[in-house]
Amino acid sequence: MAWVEHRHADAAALADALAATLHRQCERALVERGKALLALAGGRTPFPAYRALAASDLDWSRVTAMPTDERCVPHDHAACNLRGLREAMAGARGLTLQALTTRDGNPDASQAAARAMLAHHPDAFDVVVLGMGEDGHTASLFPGAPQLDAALDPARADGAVRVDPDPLPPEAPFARISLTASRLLHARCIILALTGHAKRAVLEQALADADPRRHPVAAILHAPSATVHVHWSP
Ligand SMILES: O=C1O[C@H](COP(=O)(O)O)[C@@H](O)[C@H](O)[C@H]1O
Repeated sequence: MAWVEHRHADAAALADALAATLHRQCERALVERGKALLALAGGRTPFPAYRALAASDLDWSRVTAMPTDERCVPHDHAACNLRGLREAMAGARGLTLQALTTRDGNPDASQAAARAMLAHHPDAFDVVVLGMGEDGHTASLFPGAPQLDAALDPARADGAVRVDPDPLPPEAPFARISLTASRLLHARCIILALTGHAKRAVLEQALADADPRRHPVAAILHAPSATVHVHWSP
């Protein structure tokens, strides 16, 4: 397990630091490989950073981004992570945003569509930005979901699974499509962004207990191959 802590005074400072890191990693990818591939958490925490990043100067036509996970809702639904990314990244002219779901959000069709899309993007992500819920979920790897073991299986090559959180989280009570743990870990830079003392306590538990069935984020934090940059603010 390797992780590096970045503590910030408040959520605004965290957003500034996250945007600067994303910008630096994209620039390096463009110089070294001529393109950049990003997986970006949904929810709420990282969106100020995405808005700041989108206002920065990059050759966005060579950047592709996708959500780390998606709620199985139509693309115009308020809970759709892709919709949030589209709005936050509107200033990034030329950016390609890939969906993990079909337009109508049908879960099984979306799983097939996500796998087909990922087959066209076999390269390592240049950056993965992850969030975490107070139940220890990251992306949409939820504790107790019937598909969790499959999503954590390091041997899986399909990259994405349908996940049915059980119980459904009240703030977004939908089936999900999540990148698998192995696809998330196929990355040059992994960032976990979280705010607040309640999530800090969950992070400490996941650092102390490597069982990802209790805290799925542990699958990332304890992955032998990964260095995880944890950005936290009160
Ligand atoms: O449902 C989700 O929640 C997590 C955490 O979101 P946050 O707003 O508490 O930061 C997010 O990382 C994930 O992408 C999203 O689908």
